[in-house]
Amino acid sequence: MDEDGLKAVLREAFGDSSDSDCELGGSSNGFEKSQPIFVESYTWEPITEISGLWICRDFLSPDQQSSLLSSIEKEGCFADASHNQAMRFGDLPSWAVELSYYVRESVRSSGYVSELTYEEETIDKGKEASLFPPKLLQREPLFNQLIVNIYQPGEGIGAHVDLMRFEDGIAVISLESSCVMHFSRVENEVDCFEETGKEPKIPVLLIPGSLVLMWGEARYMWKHEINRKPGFQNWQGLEIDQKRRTSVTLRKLGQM
Ligand SMILES: O=C(O)CCC(=O)C(=O)O
Ligand SMILES: [Fe+2]
Repeated sequence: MDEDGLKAVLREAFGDSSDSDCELGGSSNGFEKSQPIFVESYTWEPITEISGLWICRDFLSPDQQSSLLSSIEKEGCFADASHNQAMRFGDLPSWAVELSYYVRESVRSSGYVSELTYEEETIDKGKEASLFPPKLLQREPLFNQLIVNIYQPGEGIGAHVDLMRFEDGIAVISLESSCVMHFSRVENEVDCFEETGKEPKIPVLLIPGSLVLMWGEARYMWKHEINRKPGFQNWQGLEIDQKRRTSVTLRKLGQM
């Protein structure tokens, strides 16, 4: 499938928010960081109900978030307020290459990478313990597909599993506004429904600057969604004050 074909598939999967697609990476501006390259000690947290789902809430400092946003802005894709999605396949713009580097280093330095093979991990042992299996962490490039989404208050994304065309191992960086992403098991809609009843969705709070990693079960067996309609964005009993939210999703295309 060529890029246009792939974009059409993406559009179908993710709805019409991509009406106004724009190709990122026209300019070669870097991620203008005002922080030294890699100094942080990151705090990683597993979402214990879902194997393969991890969050790092201090992934980007406020300065780094602003720099990333201005790098995205400089791409010029969102100058027109009706544009809300931009994507890039193949060689990523330099700021996204840099972001991928941070992702890899934040995982490497976490101490949560096991020695098990990907196959061993996905079958059973130790799967909760590993933030990202070495096989995924070591691949080159780590990511070669990028989507930037801009959501106005009230806008979100429907429940979905990311397309199988993408390999395992997906990263989502949140900017500007906090939101709750809900996860629900894929089987909910199929045969288990009658036996188990509808399981509650698992809410995960994504604050600006956070990084979510999904692999294995979290990527294939769970759907994720962000419902920003009034009444759905509650965290610990309080409704989140919604602002514009920007997200950066990094994935690797599978072999075609
Ligand atoms: O915007 C987000 O945080 C998630 C986006 C997403 O799930 C996707 O593009 O597949
Ligand atoms: Fe997704």
